[in-house]
Amino acid sequence: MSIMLRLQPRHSGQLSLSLKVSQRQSRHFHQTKWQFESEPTHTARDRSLDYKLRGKGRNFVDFVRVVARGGTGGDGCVSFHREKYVAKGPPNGGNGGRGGSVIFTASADETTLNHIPYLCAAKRGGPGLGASRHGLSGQDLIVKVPLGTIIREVDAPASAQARLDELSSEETKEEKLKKKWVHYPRSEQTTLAKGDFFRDAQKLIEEEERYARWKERQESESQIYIDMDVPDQSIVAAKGGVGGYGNPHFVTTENRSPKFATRGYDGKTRYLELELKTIADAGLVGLPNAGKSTFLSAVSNAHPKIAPYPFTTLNPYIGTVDFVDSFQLTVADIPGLIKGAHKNIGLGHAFLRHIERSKVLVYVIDLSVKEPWNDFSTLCNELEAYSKGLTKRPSIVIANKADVTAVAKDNFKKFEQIVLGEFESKGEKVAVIPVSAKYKKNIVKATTILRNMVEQEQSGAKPGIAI
Ligand SMILES: Nc1nc2c(ncn2[C@@H]2O[C@H](COP(=O)(O)OP(=O)(O)OP(=O)(O)O)[C@@H](O)[C@H]2O)c(=O)[nH]1
Ligand SMILES: [Mg+2]
Repeated sequence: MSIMLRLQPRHSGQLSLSLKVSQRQSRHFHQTKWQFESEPTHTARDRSLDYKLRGKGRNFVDFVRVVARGGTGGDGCVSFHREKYVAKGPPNGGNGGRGGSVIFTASADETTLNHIPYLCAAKRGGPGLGASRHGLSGQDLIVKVPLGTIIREVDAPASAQARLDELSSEETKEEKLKKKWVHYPRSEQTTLAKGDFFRDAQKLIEEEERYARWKERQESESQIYIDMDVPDQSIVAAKGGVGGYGNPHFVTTENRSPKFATRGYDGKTRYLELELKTIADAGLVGLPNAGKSTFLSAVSNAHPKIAPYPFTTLNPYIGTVDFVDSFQLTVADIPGLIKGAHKNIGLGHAFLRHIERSKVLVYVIDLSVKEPWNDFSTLCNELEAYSKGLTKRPSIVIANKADVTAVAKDNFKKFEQIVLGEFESKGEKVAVIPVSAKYKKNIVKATTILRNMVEQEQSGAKPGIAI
């Protein structure tokens, strides 16, 4: 046994105090050692950045793997009608209820996949009861996913498959029978001994199962791959199992009182990957601290966090820009990209999936730095590394922090020349707009150009830039 007490001060430069008590030492406390360790040298800011970069404390999730499992059907019931003066009533066991299904629905109310558990299992169906009462259907599990979620079916993990194979190979014939059939109390041995009726019933069920398997093969040839981009769009990811038959199902002219019923079937199990690709008309891209969030809050109704340190924004944010004629467009703000993001430096570049579907890209560049054109080329390289041809998308360039007059004015001329030249060489047109997002200068011009581009994209026309 070893007990360790550690007091860690929050501020750098102080000493941390640990008290270690080993099993032997605990009986002789006078031997206890007091250890003084010096604190690591990095500051609280470095530590908090490191914490963020490791993705800790984040409640935004845009990729999850889940298992969708339909509910098992309820068991059929073996029962007989009982009434005074009716010595042997007819069979009246109800069928089991169907198991619930797992249904994914696209909802505009959700923004993240955070709430989705690994196992999405629907409820099982109720068992059939006497007096011909069928079991209740199991409740469906409705999982709301944000608009723009892509649901993809994947193969079962090797470990899960191996376990299933192991279980089925270990099962004896009796166990398999028990799993399928329900018998009237104390009648199992006589039913099995008499044989014939039970064998006929087994044949009947086997035939039905063969047909069901064939039908399932036809249906599940194509795996699920669906883009949930329409509000209230739904998909049944895992159907519930059907309920078992009650004993009246097995009545024949020879056997008027069958003392067996079937159990419910297992629901379907599917392994799925859910990936959220936000849908917005325009996507903001830029280096950290360029002023993307400030720009978003200046043009839209969104209030993202703004602060003078890198990686303030950790999740995509969507803002809606309202125009006086009630036209609306949506703009997505994402975390900042840095050089080498495609090699997983900084926050990596996986969050670019949230601007992948934007019709227009808005580059936000900080004009107040020494050489803003370098930032621009870094950005273009990272976008191309994520998806080839992404920079060919209709774009506008926001030259932000134009209010920092000491450098911005000189920088802007050269910056504009370089950017226009670069887009011209690709045969594309672009607008470079000097803006001060913080003081809301030239914002209307930027939003008007943005709107024109989005409208042209929506109408399918080749975008030209009306400045
Ligand atoms: N002077 C000036 N400062 C600005 C302007 N726009 C943004 N800032 C400042 O720049 C800093 C960073 O702004 P953010 O909007 O958080 O930058 P960001 O690009 O969203 O940064 P990340 O989320 O970290 O990627 C803040 O201190 C803002 O006040 C501007 O037009 N002029
Ligand atoms: Mg930000």
